[in-house]
Amino acid sequence: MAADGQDPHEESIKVCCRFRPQNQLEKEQSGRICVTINGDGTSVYVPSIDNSFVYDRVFGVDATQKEVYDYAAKPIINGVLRGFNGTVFAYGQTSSGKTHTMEGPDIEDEIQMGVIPRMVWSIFDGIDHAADYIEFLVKVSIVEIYNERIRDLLDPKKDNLKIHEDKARGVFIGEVTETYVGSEQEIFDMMKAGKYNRAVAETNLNEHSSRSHLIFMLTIEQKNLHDRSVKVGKLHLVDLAGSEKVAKTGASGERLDEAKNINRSLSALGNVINALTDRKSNHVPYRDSKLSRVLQESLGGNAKTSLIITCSPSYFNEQETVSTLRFGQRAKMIKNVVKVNHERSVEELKLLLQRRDQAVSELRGRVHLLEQLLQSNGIAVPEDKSSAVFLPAGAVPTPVDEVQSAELEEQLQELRGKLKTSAEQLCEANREKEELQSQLRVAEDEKHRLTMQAMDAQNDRESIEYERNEQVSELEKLRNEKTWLSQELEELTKSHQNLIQSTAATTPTNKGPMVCSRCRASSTEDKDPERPLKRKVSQLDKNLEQLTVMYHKLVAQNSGLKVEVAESDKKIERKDQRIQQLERNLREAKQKYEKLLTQCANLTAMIDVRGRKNCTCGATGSSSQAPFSACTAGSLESVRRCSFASACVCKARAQRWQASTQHSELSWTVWRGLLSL
Ligand SMILES: Nc1ncnc2c1ncn2[C@@H]1O[C@H](COP(=O)(O)OP(=O)(O)OP(=O)(O)O)[C@@H](O)[C@H]1O
Repeated sequence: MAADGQDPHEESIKVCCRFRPQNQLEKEQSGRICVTINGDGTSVYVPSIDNSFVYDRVFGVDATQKEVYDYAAKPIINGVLRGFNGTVFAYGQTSSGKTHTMEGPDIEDEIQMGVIPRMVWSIFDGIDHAADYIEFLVKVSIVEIYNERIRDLLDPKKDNLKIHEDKARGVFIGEVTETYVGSEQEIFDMMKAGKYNRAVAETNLNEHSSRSHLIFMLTIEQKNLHDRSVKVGKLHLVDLAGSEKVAKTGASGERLDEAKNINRSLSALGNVINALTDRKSNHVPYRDSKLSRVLQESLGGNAKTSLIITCSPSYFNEQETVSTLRFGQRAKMIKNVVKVNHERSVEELKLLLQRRDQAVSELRGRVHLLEQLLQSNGIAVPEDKSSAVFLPAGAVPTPVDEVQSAELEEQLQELRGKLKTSAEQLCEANREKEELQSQLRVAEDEKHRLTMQAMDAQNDRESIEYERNEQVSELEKLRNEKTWLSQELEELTKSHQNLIQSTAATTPTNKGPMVCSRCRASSTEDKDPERPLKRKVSQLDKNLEQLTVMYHKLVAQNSGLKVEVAESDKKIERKDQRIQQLERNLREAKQKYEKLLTQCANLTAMIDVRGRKNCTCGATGSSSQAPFSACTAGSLESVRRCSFASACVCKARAQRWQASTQHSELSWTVWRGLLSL
């Protein structure tokens, strides 16, 4: 390791936990506290589950913004200024204090500013104090991930940016706006512009709650003007969307979709953390969401990472707090491998070359001196050292007569022929192996596609179920209304009959059977003395008719809803069938994979048998043994005699052995992935 710790080395993620003071709602809900912070400030005890969670540091409700920054984020910025990548991200339920911690209530208030503005100040402070021969370039990008789309907050027209990966840059967001900045104020202005463009929605828990993940990216490039070398440190500052349960937010429609996407990306992040901390897991599902992909380097990659989990101390939010504490505990087990992003410039390489040339000419001079010394002592100096045969110490070269030489030449020709055939066979075997590997890759892609389809189907199913529940509750409401209207109708009918009876009783001329009020109204319209009463009756009749029509409409609506519910049930049934179909496909893919594995094993065995046949050094050993150990177990002398040909065969065996080992490792990786499904 280099003296300044710049060589690649392992570092655990630093995890800090911060509790905010109780808010008004929590105080009204009893104001009870569900956690206790232990005296040393590194663990939290939750009495209801009798469990303690240990972190690098736990901040209580009175912790200041500066305390949190100094412990959780300052060491990261120091690393970035030395050319390391760095990440600080906040995770927690909605309204738990993520934005308060990352940005602060006022980014320009010295006391209240959060991690991001403090980092910006530290960067420019570091630049001001750096040596004169270091030149700095600072670039800023701000994006949000909203509903699985990456939006450029410095250019909102770019609303679906793609993620790319290459060897030089690692994982990066293509075509994102990168603006060069020269002062803190320029960055603060950009933050304000970015915030303005950020998607904001309202939920019951926090009316200004942000429903997207915010990622603030800073790239600091430093050029050493002496040796022209370049170091690039990338800083990711992430304010995640809230992690609360969908049901508790009371979200519906578009808000429900947002909440589902947030939960999906956060659970994908959780899956990445689980895979990184699970020794049995060989596959880390970074590609399952945009968020986990963007944070790939920060989790298990090349970055110094600090996670701040933010929690409510209130009993009202106990469940969410426990789930956040668990997330943090798991993340604490992740280990990243960090190294300085150092690029050698042409000038630096030239300088190195010059030094190397100087060392070579010094050595040449020394050799020349030694040769002169040998000659002066009467010892012959070999003329062409490159043609000298390598022999073990003390061995004397034996003269070879012409017949032997011809025989050897013949054997050599024969061996060369064999070697050529073996090389061709090896090529063919390699080609087959590559074909099998590409089939394996196809099977893997298919598996990934099926998994995604299954996840989508599951999501659809959830949303259909949600709609169905909504319809059922609507139906219930209509039923209640219907009962209420029926009662009203009954009462009206009764009062109508009472009125008719009382009319009949008070009209002495009306001796005939009771007839419909409307008929009577029309026949005695002009001279009836009880006209107002009749008018009232006819009015009641009209009301009754309207109510009857309304009643029928409600009955029709009710049956329409029943049909919709039945259709929803059918949809769910179809989705279930689709899921079963997908599971069957997956099983078939597994069987195919098993077959491929058997073919691979046969192929590897075949290659090994061929290799053993062709080896002339008399080496033995099974395919599971390293070829070199087989050679040394045989006669070392015979290996030497094999000369060029046998050495090549042994080398070829070594390569085949290595390839087959790698291949079985790859096979096991895929096989475990399939089993984990
Ligand atoms: N440590 C703290 N001290 C004082 N007030 C705090 C603290 N943390 C959070 N708050 C207050 O709690 C409220 C919610 O905080 P904040 O907006 O930061 O939550 P959030 O987790 O970012 O929510 P969202 O997920 O919606 O973005 C704010 O009014 C904030 O000022």
